[in-house]
Amino acid sequence: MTTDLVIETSGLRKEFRNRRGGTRVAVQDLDLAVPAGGVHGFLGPNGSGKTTTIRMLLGLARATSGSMRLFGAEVPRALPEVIGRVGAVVESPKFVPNFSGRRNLQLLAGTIGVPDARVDAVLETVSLEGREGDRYKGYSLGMKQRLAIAATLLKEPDLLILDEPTNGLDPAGIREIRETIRGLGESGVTVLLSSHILAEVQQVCTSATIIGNGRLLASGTVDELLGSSTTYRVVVPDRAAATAVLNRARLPVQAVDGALHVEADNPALITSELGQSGIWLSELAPVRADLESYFLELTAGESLGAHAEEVAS
Ligand SMILES: Nc1ncnc2c1ncn2[C@@H]1O[C@H](COP(=O)(O)OP(=O)(O)OP(=O)(O)O)[C@@H](O)[C@H]1O
Repeated sequence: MTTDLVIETSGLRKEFRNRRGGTRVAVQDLDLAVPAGGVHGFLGPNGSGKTTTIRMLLGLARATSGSMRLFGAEVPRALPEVIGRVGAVVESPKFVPNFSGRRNLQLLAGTIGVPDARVDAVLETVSLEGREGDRYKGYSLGMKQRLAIAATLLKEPDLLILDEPTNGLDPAGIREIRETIRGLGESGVTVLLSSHILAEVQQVCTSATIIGNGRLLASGTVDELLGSSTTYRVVVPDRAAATAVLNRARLPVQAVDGALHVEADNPALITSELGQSGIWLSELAPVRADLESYFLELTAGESLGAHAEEVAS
């Protein structure tokens, strides 16, 4: 195991006992590798084991087997050495409803020995300035979520773990949280963002791990996961002539349903190659360029959102 990874798990497994005396495997043989810096997506359908994994990393649940490291330190054994560098929003934190957002943060800052000036800085980071004096109980869900993130930022963590932070928010709240998370990633904090929303990971994350039924399905940069080239559906009057031109330009071509599927890094390559040969396109559209299709391909055969495998003991 190397230490330039912020989070690393190897062969991680978690079994839960059920009432019938059987065992439910929530996480199995999971190797996670989260590099330093940027926003790393932890993507999987509901019930795929994301929360369980996060709880194990934070020492809130015990792993059945396997090993885990945070900043190179083995956890849970060495968790006290590194927990000061980790901020996490896993469950809704307890704030005093009748106190303002700022007062709540000031109380917290006092408890953990952080100077008051830090409170204004984190309120600004999560864009709550202007509303910091309002009572917590009057905050929208999105504002509450941003205050929770602000609270974890007080101690200037190097790693921020956010478990489905946009759950239950309206579109405006979702947009604000995503902007906050993106900003944090750009500021040098490593963020682990768990989500079952593919578009969210695609929009916010630089790298991602995809899990299904507690198992790793794929991991890499979002570009790697999507592939650097995209397939375009191209409609031309003469498919044979166009195929010959595209072959000469070394662009992979396939005939599909009366059109051509052409792989290219940039659609301009297709239009210019064909145009220079006097072949004019009547249609050009990307076929698959999103994580959603990729995810559906990966999880084909797994039932999305299904319960983890049951093993009778
Ligand atoms: N305390 C528990 N006891 C028994 N089973 C549990 C417990 N916690 C989680 N599970 C089971 O483990 C599996 C993984 O759940 P987990 O909450 O980790 O998934 P998730 O990916 O975080 O899903 P969601 O997006 O719904 O939060 C599920 O089948 C769940 O029912």
